[in-house]
Amino acid sequence: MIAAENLKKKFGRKEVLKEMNFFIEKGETVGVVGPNGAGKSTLLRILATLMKSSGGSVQIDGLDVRKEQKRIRQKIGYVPQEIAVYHELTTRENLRFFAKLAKGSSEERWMQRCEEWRLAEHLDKKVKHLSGGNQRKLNILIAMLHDPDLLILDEPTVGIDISAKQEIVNDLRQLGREGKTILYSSHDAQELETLCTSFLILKEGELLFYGSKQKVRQFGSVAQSENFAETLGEIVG
Ligand SMILES: Nc1ncnc2c1ncn2[C@@H]1O[C@H](COP(=O)(O)OP(=O)(O)OP(=O)(O)O)[C@@H](O)[C@H]1O
Repeated sequence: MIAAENLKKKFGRKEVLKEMNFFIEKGETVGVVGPNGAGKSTLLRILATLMKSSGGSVQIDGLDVRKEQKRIRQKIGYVPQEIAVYHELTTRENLRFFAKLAKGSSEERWMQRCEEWRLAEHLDKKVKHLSGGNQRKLNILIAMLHDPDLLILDEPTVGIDISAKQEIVNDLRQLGREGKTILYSSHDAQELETLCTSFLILKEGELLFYGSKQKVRQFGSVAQSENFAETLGEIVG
C-alpha cells in the first residue's frame, strides 16, 4: 500500500529524513516511533501530501505522493497533533460542516461511528464543553468523513487521561480489524504495543527498523525481555 524508495527530506542543509526504504502492507497498523526530532511528523506529513520530499519517491496504492495529491487525499485521513475543530460549534455542527468539504461523506456512516465511539450523546454539546478525549475522538472522526482506507495519526492522544487514551486505542483497533491501514506516531510504548501490528523506528532521520511486533521483540540484547518499552528504548539507544 505504501512504498517508499530512497525517501529524503532536507530543511536547508539539515537532512531530516535520510534515504528511507520501506513497504507497508494494506491492513497494517504501524507504530511510528523515535525520540524527539527523529523525523516522525515530517515523514507523516510527506505521506499525507502536506509536505514535499527532497528526493526519492513514495507511492500510495501506486500513486506518486508528489504528483497525485488530489487522488491520494481521497484515500487518506490525516489527524494532526493539534485539535483542529471549531470549539464554539457543537459536535454535530462540526461534523456537518466538515462533511460538506469531504467528498463522499455520508451522515448515516458518521452517525454510526458516533454511536460506536460513544459520541452520540455529545452531538449537541459545544466542543468547548467536551472532554479532551472526546475532542480528540471528534478530530479523528472528522479526518475519516470521506471513509479513507489509510489513516495517518500524529500523536493523537497527547494530553488526555489514561482511560480516554485506552478508549481511542480500542476504537482504532476496531478500525484495524475492519481492514483500515493505520500509521500512528506516539511516545507511549504501552499504547503502541496494544495497538500496532508493526513498527517503523526512526532516529535522527534514519530508519533503524521496520518490521512486525514479533521482530521488534527479537531485536537487540534485550531479545528475551518481556518489556516492550525497554525493547523500543534499546533500539533507539
Ligand atoms: N519546517 C521546518 N524547518 C526546519 N527544520 C524543521 C522543520 N520541521 C521540522 N524540522 C526539524 O526536523 C527534525 C525532525 O522534526 P519532526 O517534527 O519531524 O520530529 P518528530 O520525530 O516528529 O519529533 P517529536 O517527537 O518531538 O514530535 C527536527 O530536528 C526539527 O527541528
